[in-house]
Order: sequence, then C-alpha cells, then structure tokens
Amino acid sequence: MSASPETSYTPRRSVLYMPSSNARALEKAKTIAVDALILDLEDAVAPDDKPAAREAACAAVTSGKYGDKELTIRVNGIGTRWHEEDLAAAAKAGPAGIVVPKVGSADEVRSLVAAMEAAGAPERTRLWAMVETPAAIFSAREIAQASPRLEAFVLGTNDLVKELQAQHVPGREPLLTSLQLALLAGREAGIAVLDGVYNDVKDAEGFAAECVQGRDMGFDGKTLIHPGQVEACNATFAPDEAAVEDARGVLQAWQDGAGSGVVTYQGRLVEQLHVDIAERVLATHEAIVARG
Ligand SMILES: CC(C)(COP(=O)(O)OP(=O)(O)OC[C@H]1O[C@@H](n2cnc3c(N)ncnc32)[C@H](O)[C@@H]1OP(=O)(O)O)[C@@H](O)C(=O)NCCC(=O)NCCSC(=O)C[C@H](O)C(=O)O
Ligand SMILES: [Mg+2]
Repeated sequence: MSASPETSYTPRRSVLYMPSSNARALEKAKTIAVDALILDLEDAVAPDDKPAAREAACAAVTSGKYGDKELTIRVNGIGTRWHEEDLAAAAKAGPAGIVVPKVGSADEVRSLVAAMEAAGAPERTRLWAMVETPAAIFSAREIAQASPRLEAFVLGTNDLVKELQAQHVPGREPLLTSLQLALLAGREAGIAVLDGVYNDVKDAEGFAAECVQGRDMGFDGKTLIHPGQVEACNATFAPDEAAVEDARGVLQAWQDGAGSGVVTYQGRLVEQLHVDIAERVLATHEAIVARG
C-alpha cells in the first residue's frame, strides 16, 4: 500500500551549512548526498570575504549544478551592514529558501517577506527563520504564523547555548525547553523544523546519539557542518524497513476493516490517527526513494 496522494513530504533529513567563501566546499557539495544546502554568508565567512561569498552563493544557486538538492542562502542578520545587500542579491538569485539568522519577532518576518518581494524573489523562494535567541523562543508561535512564505524554523543551538549562558552537554538538557517550544510552534503552524548542528566533527558516536534524539523529538532533519555527518543523519531521519512494513500493514488492516472506527494490527489498536501516522511514514519513505 502507498500513502494517499494528499500526503506530501519534502525530504530535509540532512541540511549542510557550507561557507560560501570556500570554493572547494562549493564544488564538493555538488557530490554530497545531502537533502539541502545552506550556502552561508554569516558566521562561517570573514568580513572581508563577504562580498565575494555573496556572489559565489548566488552563482551556485543559478548554476543548475546541484541536482535536486534544495539550495538556500543564509544572509547576514537584520541590522548588520551586509543584510540588505545579501537579501536583495539572494532574492534575485531565487534559491529554494533564504535563511535569516536571529529572527526575533513576527514583525521581522513580515518585513523580511516584504523586502524579498520588493527585490523580486520568485514565488518558489521561501523564508527559513533561525530560532536562536530567547526572543525567538518566547515569540515562536507568532513568528511561525506570521507569513505563508515562512517555510521552516532552523534551530541555532550554538547561539542558544551562548544566549542562555549554558553548556553543550550530552543529552542537551539545558536546551530541551527551547527545542520543544520551537517544535510546538512549528508543528502548530505546519512548517518544517530543523535541529541544530553538532560541533565535534570527529565524534561520530555523540553525533549519532544527537540525531536519534532529534528524530525522536520530532524534527524533520538536522543541520550539519561537515560532509562526514551526512550518511548517519540521512539514515536516522529516514523510516527504516521495519517502520515502512509496519506502516503498510496498518494501512492494509484499516482498509480490510472497511469503515469500522477501530481495528487491530498485530494485536495493536489502530484508529484514524494511527492511519495518519502510517501515511506520513510512507509519504516520507516514498519521497526519499524518489530522491534516489
Ligand atoms: C569544520 C570545517 C572547518 C572543517 O573543514 P576541513 O578541515 O576542510 O574538513 P576536512 O578536511 O575534513 O574536509 C574534507 C573535504 O570536505 C569538504 N568540506 C568540509 N566541510 C564542508 C562543508 N561544510 N560543505 C561542503 N564541503 C565541505 C572540504 O572542502 C574537503 O574537500 P576536499 O578537499 O575536496 O576533499 C568545515 O567542515 C566547515 O567549514 N564547516 C562548515 C562551518 C559552518 O558553515 N559554520 C557555520 C554554521 S554552524 C552555526 O553556527 C549554526 C547556528 O547559527 C548556530 O548558532 O548554531
Ligand atoms: Mg547562530
């Protein structure tokens, strides 16, 4: 059985940041099996390199050489000396998304969308808002619902740790309230929600544990900083074979029960909500298979 046609899903299991000032990384990214790229103009780019990085990011977007990866550009934050020029250039290049750091209110979202539209952003270019400050957490609900052009929340866990004066610890206890509030707001608004990065590119075990935690909390996928993190991330955020088989079984049992409000599958209760979950699992699986 397959998912119903109205269930749609865009794979965003793995979303890799890369400094747009790094020509080698821009080239390498074409061959990395990532669902989406964030071509960074902000933290990963030194001030003197920002104009050239902006040009390189826009050229990458218009090159058509990144296959079916979603390409996004992260501009410098509101109020910085690069922000307006970054936003206008990115809007003209027309990536899938423009990622804006440290968005703090619904008004900022509306202003960003107005600026994107004034710069001629095509309809396909959506806004991805970074949630990485206390203001964003407290206003997450209003921010998530501020514009139909807002497509995703991207958690900035490095900035959150800084702002909270917290520590990076295994299990991320100091961040859980913030992560969950962002997820609640994002899910209520029906937008994607992407987990933050794992800084230690050599710690495969710690990274794998954080992927599992993010998936189990409900994130669509995780932002990454190194190609070595992609494979484990893709595997964790994709339903495995057992989950796909189980989803098919649930849908079959529901169909066989034809119209009863409740059936069982392998001894488990199945109601409409379990059917909805099974359809989402299959839609996710089919979109990932289609991606190849
Ligand atoms: C962390 C790195 C600086 C490490 O770089 P490097 O020492 O070059 O790594 P390797 O030698 O292991 O690289 C092997 C090859 O892979 C390419 N590479 C490396 N990283 C990337 C990447 N991110 N995208 C594409 N390609 C990449 C190298 O060029 C090598 O290629 P080749 O020589 O051809 O084999 C580096 O990984 C890096 O710069 N990562 C990204 C850092 C970044 O973007 N940071 C900003 C975002 S994180 C953040 O702040 C989120 C948020 O705002 C928050 O607050 O949390
Ligand atoms: Mg940040």
